[in-house]
Amino acid sequence: MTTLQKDEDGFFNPVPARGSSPSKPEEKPKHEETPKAEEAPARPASPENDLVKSSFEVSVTLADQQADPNSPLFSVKTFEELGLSEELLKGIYDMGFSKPSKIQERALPLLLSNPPTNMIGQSQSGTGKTAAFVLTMLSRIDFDLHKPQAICLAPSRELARQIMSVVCTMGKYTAVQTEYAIKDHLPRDASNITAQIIVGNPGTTIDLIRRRVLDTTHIKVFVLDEADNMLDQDGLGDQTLRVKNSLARNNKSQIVLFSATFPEHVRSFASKFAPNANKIELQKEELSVESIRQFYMDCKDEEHKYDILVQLYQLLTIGQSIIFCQHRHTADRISARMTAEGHKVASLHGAKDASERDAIIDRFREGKEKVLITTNVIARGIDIMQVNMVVNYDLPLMNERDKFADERPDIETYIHRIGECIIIGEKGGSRRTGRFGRKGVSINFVHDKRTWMQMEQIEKALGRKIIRIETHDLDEMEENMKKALK
Ligand SMILES: Nc1ncnc2c1ncn2[C@@H]1O[C@H](COP(=O)(O)OP(=O)(O)OP(=O)(O)O)[C@@H](O)[C@H]1O
Repeated sequence: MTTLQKDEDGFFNPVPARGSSPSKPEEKPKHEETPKAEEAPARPASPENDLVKSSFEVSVTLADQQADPNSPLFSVKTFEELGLSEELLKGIYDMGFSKPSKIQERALPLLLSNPPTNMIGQSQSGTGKTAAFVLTMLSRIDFDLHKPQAICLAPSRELARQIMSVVCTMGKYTAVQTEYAIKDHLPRDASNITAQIIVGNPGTTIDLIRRRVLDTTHIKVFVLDEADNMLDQDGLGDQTLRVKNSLARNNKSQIVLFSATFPEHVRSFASKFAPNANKIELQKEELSVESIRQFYMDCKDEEHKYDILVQLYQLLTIGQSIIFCQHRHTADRISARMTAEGHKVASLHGAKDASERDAIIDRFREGKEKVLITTNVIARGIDIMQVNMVVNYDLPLMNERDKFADERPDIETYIHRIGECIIIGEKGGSRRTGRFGRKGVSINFVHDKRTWMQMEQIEKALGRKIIRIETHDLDEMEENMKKALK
């Protein structure tokens, strides 16, 4: 019998039977060599310190947000009080973090306490969950032991690569060694992984374990980023469970689950997956932040959606934008059409091969491309500083294949998509601090009764107004956008 597995874009594909071999690999393993710590960590200059003149204004803004007890960026603590090593403090301060966010302040003492306790942590997009679990992995490993000790799984290649860059930056004053478990990275005949932190996707990780390239005997921390997505039984849940089951039976790994969303149907599974976990949960009304600017445009039909997107091009390129489509072919089609008409856009989805995907996201991260047309493949966790606009060219649906047609909007995916340009708090952030306090705008395209009703359901679920922008008045549209981005 053929089993169907939901892939990164949300499509269902036949999956090979358990134990069958995956596709061919290419590159050599890479172990990151990192320098040892030498000096005491220096905290970044305070906002009041005019040594950092160029970021004076924005830093003050960040401090304001972190001083607001209602903001998810608020904290009463310093990183020093959280029990981190000197080397890690140096890494954090090098990244320009001066204070922990609320989730970091609340989660880190629980994550780092002994004996290790499991954690299910929820906090809005862009509030610093990655740093919390990366610091946990870096704090728990024994740098003298050259064996895998922490595994972090994420739903997409792009997110795994982003997490790895945080591990390497935060851990740069430690001797940590890292390895990817992503498709086409390790050669087929790779020998035992000796790196301590492994970041990857569940399918490749399970394959490496099965081929005995990845030994899980010494795993102390097992992290799932975007955990609700990773545990979803209609998606990656099965593979993730297989990775967990591969941990030695007597293994007492600390299981750490993080996400901005934990829908009802995965909550009980999450509790079983991470038994006796400390839990940090958001109330329903806290799911999306108050100040996020959400708009919609009432288009006449599919063709009109395209016309409007083209008309928006100037606005899309003020910063950077991500355009989400339901299907890969839509992403390719509109990107080809816009390119032919002289616009500079790129498209990214799960049907492209690994090296192409890496090149596309890297170019986008470097700002070489300003508009990225994509599918749900990068709907979660992507943190690119300049992205200040997200367009839902197609609204996310619970199920994106006709065969399984389900017309309900996918609220969680919507929250994650718009979170990629999310605004936390009223005031803007700085280049240095990225999404952490940054401004952004999301625009939904609706074009018939069905899509309009789907958007209404999203509005109701989030309890936030989605504001109409007239499609015929470009000036007003521009005015609205610029106001929202200010
Ligand atoms: N304490 C801090 N001070 C300043 N900036 C921070 C701090 N913690 C995290 N950031 C920055 O905030 C941005 C968002 O953080 P991160 O990606 O960890 O959020 P997240 O909660 O994991 O988001 P998502 O739910 O989308 O995965 C990043 O650019 C990160 O470098």
